[in-house]
Amino acid sequence: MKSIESILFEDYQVEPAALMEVAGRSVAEQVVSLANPKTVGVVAGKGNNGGDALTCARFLLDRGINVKVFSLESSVRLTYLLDEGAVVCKDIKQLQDCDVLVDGLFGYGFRPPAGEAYATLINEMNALSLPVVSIDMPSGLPAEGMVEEPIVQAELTVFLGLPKVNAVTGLGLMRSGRFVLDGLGYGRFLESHAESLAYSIESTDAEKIMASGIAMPYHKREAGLVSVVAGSEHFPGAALLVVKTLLLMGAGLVYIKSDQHVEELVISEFPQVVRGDGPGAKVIGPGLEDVSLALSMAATDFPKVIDAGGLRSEVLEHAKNAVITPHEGEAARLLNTSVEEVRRNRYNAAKRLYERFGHVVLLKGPGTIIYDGQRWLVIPINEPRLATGGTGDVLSGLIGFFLSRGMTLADAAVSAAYLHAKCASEFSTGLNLNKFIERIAESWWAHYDR
Ligand SMILES: NC(=O)C1=CN([C@@H]2O[C@H](COP(=O)(O)OP(=O)(O)OC[C@H]3O[C@@H](n4cnc5c(N)ncnc54)[C@H](OP(=O)(O)O)[C@@H]3O)[C@@H](O)[C@H]2O)[C@@H](O)CC1
Ligand SMILES: [K+]
Repeated sequence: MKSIESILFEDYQVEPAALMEVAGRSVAEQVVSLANPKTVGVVAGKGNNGGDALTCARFLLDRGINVKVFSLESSVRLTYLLDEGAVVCKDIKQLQDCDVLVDGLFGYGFRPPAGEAYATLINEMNALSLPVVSIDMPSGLPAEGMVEEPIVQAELTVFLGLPKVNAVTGLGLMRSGRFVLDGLGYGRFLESHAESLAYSIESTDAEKIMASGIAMPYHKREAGLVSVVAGSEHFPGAALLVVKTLLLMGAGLVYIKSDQHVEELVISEFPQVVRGDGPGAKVIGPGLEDVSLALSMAATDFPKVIDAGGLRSEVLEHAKNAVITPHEGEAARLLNTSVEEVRRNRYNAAKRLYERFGHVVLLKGPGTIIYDGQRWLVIPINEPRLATGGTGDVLSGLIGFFLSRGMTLADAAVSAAYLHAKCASEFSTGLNLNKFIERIAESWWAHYDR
């Protein structure tokens, strides 16, 4: 199979230098709209990422913006800049007085580890504490594979052509900051020809998938049946959050199976809930301490989501037809490894969990990953508001709801993770979980009014 680049460059005779012009101009526009700078510092490495940076510098100079360049290599591009008044710096610290930094040290050609000299360079760039616009990827982040610090902390990253898989999840997503994608005029072509198995879910993809969960029920059974196995003496609220999510989303009938105290609490708050285990989708584990309950429910054929207290090897080995939703700590425990190891390669951790237990995996964290045995689907949202207690219970409720509407395990996980992250990012403060659930449900029900 020919590489996607050779198809572009050979078959369609696209000039790499022409792409660099489009890329350089695009980044320059982003720099101006981000910072409206008087002076820009440009860091250029030896490869084409550096070429993009020097091209960007030319567009900035041409707008009358002062440019200071730290370049690892001399080239005609650099000569032109110097002839036109750019200042060369031999030390990163000389860029301190700039308004913004353009990071063109490494792009997708970076191969870790950075080595001492480059690691120092990256640390020095970060120590300037300037807003950084990274070209294609924050330097130090490899496009694929193991992720290691140091990585440039960008405020904005301009993804060129396609988002690179490591830039949309975990540490890579955090270091990328906000991002924009410029397909350089070939975005659709690249997307349809890319061989990567990781796919970033855009809002249009998510809306399309979610639409399959819209029901016009004739009867409550058609609106979705869900049994919740959640809550315990220490975490009774988890059951309430799951049930509230299900009811507000529009589930037709909700059952609660837990200890007596939790069942009574849920029914006093939501009298329409039925005690015991019912038919239909299952939400197993939020706030659950009694593993035997999870064990007894996990082996049924009904589609189910297993979270928190249900995420035990003995439950998962036993379970059928499930999506499991670990955070990195739970993933590490299930894989018998460290959180750091999971974080270094989130894609691989999701895959290993699938191989170990055979369930669809939703790995939480910045840029949630869903792995269904064939492809990784990523929700490229880093939402700090979700790093709080109780949000996982809401997510489980959402997955259970979408499963009850007949979605596949992966589609239910994608729909839930997308809606969850999108609605969290609409808050201007931390999350009040009751309001969060209401916001999610309003967003969902708006589909019915279209
Ligand atoms: N092709 C396209 O469609 C388009 C591509 N475009 C741009 O090209 C970028 C990719 O460019 P690229 O392939 O030249 O690689 P790049 O990221 O600049 O880095 C390679 C340099 O880093 C070096 N190096 C690597 N690892 C290292 C390490 N650990 N420690 C030290 N050095 C290390 C490596 O050295 P070498 O290993 O060769 O000795 C080489 O010098 C891409 O991200 C985008 O910005 C756009 O212009 C438009 C369209
Ligand atoms: K870069």
